[in-house]
Amino acid sequence: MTLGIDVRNLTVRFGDVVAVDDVSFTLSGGKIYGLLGRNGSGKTTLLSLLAAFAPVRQGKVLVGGAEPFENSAVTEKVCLIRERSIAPDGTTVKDILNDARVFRPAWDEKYADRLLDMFQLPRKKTVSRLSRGQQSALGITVGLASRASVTIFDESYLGLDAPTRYDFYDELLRDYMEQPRTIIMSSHLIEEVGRLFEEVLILDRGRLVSHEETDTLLTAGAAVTGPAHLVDEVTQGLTVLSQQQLGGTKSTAVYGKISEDAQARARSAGLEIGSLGLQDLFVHLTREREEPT
Ligand SMILES: Nc1ncnc2c1ncn2[C@@H]1O[C@H](COP(=O)(O)OP(=O)(O)OP(=O)(O)O)[C@@H](O)[C@H]1O
Repeated sequence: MTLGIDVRNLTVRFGDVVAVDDVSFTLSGGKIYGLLGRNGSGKTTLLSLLAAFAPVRQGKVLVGGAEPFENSAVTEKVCLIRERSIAPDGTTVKDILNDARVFRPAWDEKYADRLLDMFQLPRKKTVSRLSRGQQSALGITVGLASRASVTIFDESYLGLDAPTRYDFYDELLRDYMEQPRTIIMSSHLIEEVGRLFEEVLILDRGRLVSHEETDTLLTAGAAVTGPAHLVDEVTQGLTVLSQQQLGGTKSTAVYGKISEDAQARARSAGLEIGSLGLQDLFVHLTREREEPT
C-alpha cells in the first residue's frame, strides 16, 4: 500500500530559529523522493513531523489524509530511520528486531534475516558496541524489512562505506520495485543517490525552494561548450554558474532554460549542450546570497 503526504503552510520555530518556514507540498506517494538541503536547512525537523515525533504547531501535516501525531493507525505505517540508533543501553540487535516485529504490522522477518546476513551484523551484540557503519546497516535493515507504507531514511546510510552504500541503493531499488511504497531519503551525497529519486525537494534555510520531478529539474540548467564567442551568445541573459576556458574553447554552466530554437541553432553552429548534474543545480539553488537590504 502506498500513502500520499500533504504538507500545508508548515512552520516550525525553536526560539528565534525558524527551522521550517511556511513549507507546502504534496507527494502523491508510491515514489522515491529525495529531500536535499544544506546543514541546518530543516530536513530532520520536517521529516520528524511526518513521522509524528512531535506535534504540529503551525500549519498542517497529513499522511494518507490523516494527521499522524498520536495516531497509531498512521504511525505504524510510517518508519523513520535516523543516522544513529537511540536505543537504551544494553539493547541488542535482536531486541531491536523483536520490537520491530511487534510494532510494524508489515514486518518481514525473513527479509530482515537476509539483510542482517548481507550486512554481516552480529545479532547478539549490543547496539552501543556496533561500529557507526554497523549501526547504519541495522537502521537500514529495520527500515527496509518494516515494509512501511512511508519509509524515511534521514541520512541514515552516511555511516556506511562506499561499497556497502551501493549495495544498499541496489537493494532499496530492487525491493521498492517488488513492493512499491513511498520512500523519502534525505542526503548530502547527491551525485550518488540522485539516480534513485523520481522527485526532488530542496530546502534552503527552512524554505522549500524547489519541488520537481528529477527529469524536469535536470532541464533547469545546461552546460554549453564550444567556441567562446558562440557560447557567450547562447548563454547571454542566463545565470552563469561556472565557466572554464581553454584557448578559444569555453564551457559555461548556466541556470535557466535555453529555448528549443536557440538550442537547435547552437547545435548546428557546432556547440555541445549537455545537462547539468543534480549537484550543480543543488549548489546553485542553496548558495549563500546577499540578503536584499
Ligand atoms: N531541538 C532543537 N532545538 C533548537 N534548535 C533546533 C532543534 N532542532 C533543530 N534545531 C535547529 O533548526 C534548524 C534546522 O535543523 P535540522 O536538524 O532540521 O536541519 P537538517 O537540514 O536536518 O540539518 P543537517 O543536514 O545538518 O542534519 C537548525 O538551525 C537547528 O539548529
